[in-house]
Amino acid sequence: MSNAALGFPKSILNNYQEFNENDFGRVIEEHKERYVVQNELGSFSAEITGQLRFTATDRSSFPVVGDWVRMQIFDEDKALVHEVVHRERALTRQAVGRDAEVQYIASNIDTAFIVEAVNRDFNLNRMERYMTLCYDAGIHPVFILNKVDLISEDRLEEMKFEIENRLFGMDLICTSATSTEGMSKLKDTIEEAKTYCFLGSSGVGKSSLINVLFDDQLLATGAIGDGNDRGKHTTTSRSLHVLPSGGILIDNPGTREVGMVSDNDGLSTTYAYIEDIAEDCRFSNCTHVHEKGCAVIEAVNNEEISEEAYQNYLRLGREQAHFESTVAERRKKGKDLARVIKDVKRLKNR
Ligand SMILES: Nc1nc2c(ncn2[C@@H]2O[C@H](COP(=O)(O)OP(=O)(O)OP(=O)(O)O)[C@@H](O)[C@H]2O)c(=O)[nH]1
Ligand SMILES: [Zn+2]
Repeated sequence: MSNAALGFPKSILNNYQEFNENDFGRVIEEHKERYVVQNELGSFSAEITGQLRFTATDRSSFPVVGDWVRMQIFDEDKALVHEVVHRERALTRQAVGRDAEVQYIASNIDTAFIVEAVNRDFNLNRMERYMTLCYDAGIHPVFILNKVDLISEDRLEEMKFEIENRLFGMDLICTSATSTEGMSKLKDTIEEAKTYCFLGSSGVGKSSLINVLFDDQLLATGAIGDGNDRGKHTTTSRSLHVLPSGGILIDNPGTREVGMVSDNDGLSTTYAYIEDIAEDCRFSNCTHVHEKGCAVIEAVNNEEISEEAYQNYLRLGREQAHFESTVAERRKKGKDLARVIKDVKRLKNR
């Protein structure tokens, strides 16, 4: 598997002129304290160097699936990871129990397929949440409406209409992993050397769709590629595979945990049409909740903006604001703690 097929960004070499492509690899599996890293030369069971462990300022210094790392190969199939050299467009979540710490889940993702099933799962609020999360990260969202074999064509048309009305211009693919309807369209959107992942609630059919994309070869043959971990991937929670058609897929990015943690402008991309209207609000700091002369409220009353979209917009905005205030608080606590430590040191040195 060439580095190019694994999505190698050539720009890495600009910053590391004394190295060559083989000094870099992509993290394809993450285990406890161990990684599998792949490049042109093969795949390697890798650990991080002591140096990286000791200089790490927080958990974000450690590799995650999808990262490009600089490594040193030794023996035939082992490597030491020196540093993460390329991580953008990452999925993150808020760490459990540690307020506001952002944890990386997977990185260098070009497109996320956001899957909902037509039967019980269909929910446009959730869809907007996933979209926002993708826009925040710089990941292109594509909506997949799966299990279309379960409903009539008329009902499907209604749903498409509803989606188009609420999520203007969103890329939408209707599929059935069972009847394989729409699967060729899905396959056609997947490009070589680009990285994809599937997001969506449990049971919507993510694994089933992935199996069809792999022509049902994935589980039968073990991990794709010439890994020394063949067959072990079933025990891995998260892994990266190259599809038969050439795209790269990050499996199982743990979407149930994916939250809304970013302070980037995802919301204003998802709700660009609301923010356009908001330019006409009387007050520039309008919260669009109760103000007189609020153009957004007026548009909701005129049914130019759907009530549901408006409520969801406010809800997601509140969540984001809450997150930002916890981050600010944490930073302050961190500073306070640093001051205490300094004071203690000063006392000791007296
Ligand atoms: N009728 C129908 N059933 C489907 C389709 N796709 C998946 N299923 C079924 O839905 C169930 C859940 O599918 P999975 O592929 O395991 O769903 P998932 O999203 O991977 O679920 P998690 O692994 O829990 O996140 C299985 O029983 C599948 O056979 C479809 O297009 N049509
Ligand atoms: Zn307003």
